[in-house]
Amino acid sequence: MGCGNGKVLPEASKKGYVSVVQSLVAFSKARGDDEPKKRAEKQRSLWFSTSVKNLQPASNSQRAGPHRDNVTKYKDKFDPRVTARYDIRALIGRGSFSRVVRVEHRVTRQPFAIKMMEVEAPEGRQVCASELAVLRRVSHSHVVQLIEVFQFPRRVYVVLELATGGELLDRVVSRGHFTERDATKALRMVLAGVGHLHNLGITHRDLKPENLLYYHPGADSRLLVTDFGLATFGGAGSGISGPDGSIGGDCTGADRSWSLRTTCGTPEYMAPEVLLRKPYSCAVDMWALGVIAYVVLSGSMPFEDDSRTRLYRSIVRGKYSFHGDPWPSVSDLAKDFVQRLLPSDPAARLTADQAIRHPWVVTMAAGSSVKNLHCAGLGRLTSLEGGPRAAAGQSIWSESRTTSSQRVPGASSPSN
Ligand SMILES: Nc1ncnc2c1ncn2[C@@H]1O[C@H](COP(=O)(O)OP(=O)(O)OP(=O)(O)O)[C@@H](O)[C@H]1O
Repeated sequence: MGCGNGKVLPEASKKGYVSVVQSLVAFSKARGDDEPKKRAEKQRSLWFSTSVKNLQPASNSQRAGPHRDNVTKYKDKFDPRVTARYDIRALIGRGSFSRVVRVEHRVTRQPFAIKMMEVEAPEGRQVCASELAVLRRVSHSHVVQLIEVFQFPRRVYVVLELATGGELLDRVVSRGHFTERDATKALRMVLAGVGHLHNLGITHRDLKPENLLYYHPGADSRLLVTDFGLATFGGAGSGISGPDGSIGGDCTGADRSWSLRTTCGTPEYMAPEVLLRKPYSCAVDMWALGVIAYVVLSGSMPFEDDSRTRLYRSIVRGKYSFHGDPWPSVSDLAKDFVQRLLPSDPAARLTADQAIRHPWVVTMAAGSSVKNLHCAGLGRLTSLEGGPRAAAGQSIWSESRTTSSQRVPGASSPSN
């Protein structure tokens, strides 16, 4: 979900980051815990102890680990008006400003997820407002569905459809094999969900594999776009008001509007124009999808560096490569798809509607390619989980927004 933590340090010289990072650290201390750190450590040890041959990804509830035994403790924190309607069953996980629990409706016995959001601090309030503004507006089979909301001064309880199928990468790893067909199947669902958001003038701004959840564990499960804590209504024209007063608009055609300026996202998935603090559009989501496509195809990150400064530099330069395994066995069409999502010039990137019609996506859907994308790639996913995701792959956000109609110049191509 929403905001990051104190790990966003190399960028501390940038004014906006400092204030947000400091306030988040202060918020975390005020809560009396160092949860993000603990969570990252837990994930790291979980994944590093997993062998490539016997990949058993942890379910959300396993990740909660010891917290599971503390359900009673969390039950007490829930407002009685919520527990009168829903039976709290288990803790699924925690975000920077939230706890997510599995619940059962007391009458229908239907399972749901409840995201309990702390809204006392301004950051939590803003994340919650973004999340609700989007969820209340969206209804799509590939976007997590809002059921109902209980709003109180200190806490907001967001009842959501329950996703039990795990995260995108968990599934890639747990199956032990992954084909281009599997990749296009997953990407088609994400593109459908993201295309719907963009049609409504919504930019997600934090697309990454952890925010893509399967509805159920079966092979035919829907994949859901989740976590709208950083989402915004960007663009111009439709007059939809975002939680922060921004004006939304259609973001689907070549004539995208360039009106957002807030620096936010998860470093490894951030588009160059965001890092350069240029006005940007929903094309930043398409960049993130390019990174996601690269990851599911290869098990490695296109842009990765322990130093955040160097990471940002490589993103801004648009330098990534198709060297090493499994790229020689990946089809040219798949590489073309990635390339068309990762030009530095956002105007040159495919839109969601164009991407879903890309020949790779279309032909793979119709075809029967079952070529495995190498166990080597899958092995790297385990270290990815312990690496950028756990150590640095946290969302960050800062700064203000303005309206502008500037376009961002410059294109890039990968070194093949
Ligand atoms: N509808 C849902 N069904 C099942 N699990 C969910 C659902 N929504 C969120 N989760 C899981 O709950 C956990 C916490 O999610 P949440 O969105 O609150 O925070 P986050 O994105 O993990 O962290 P942060 O807030 O720091 O970005 C995650 O493991 C997430 O996958």
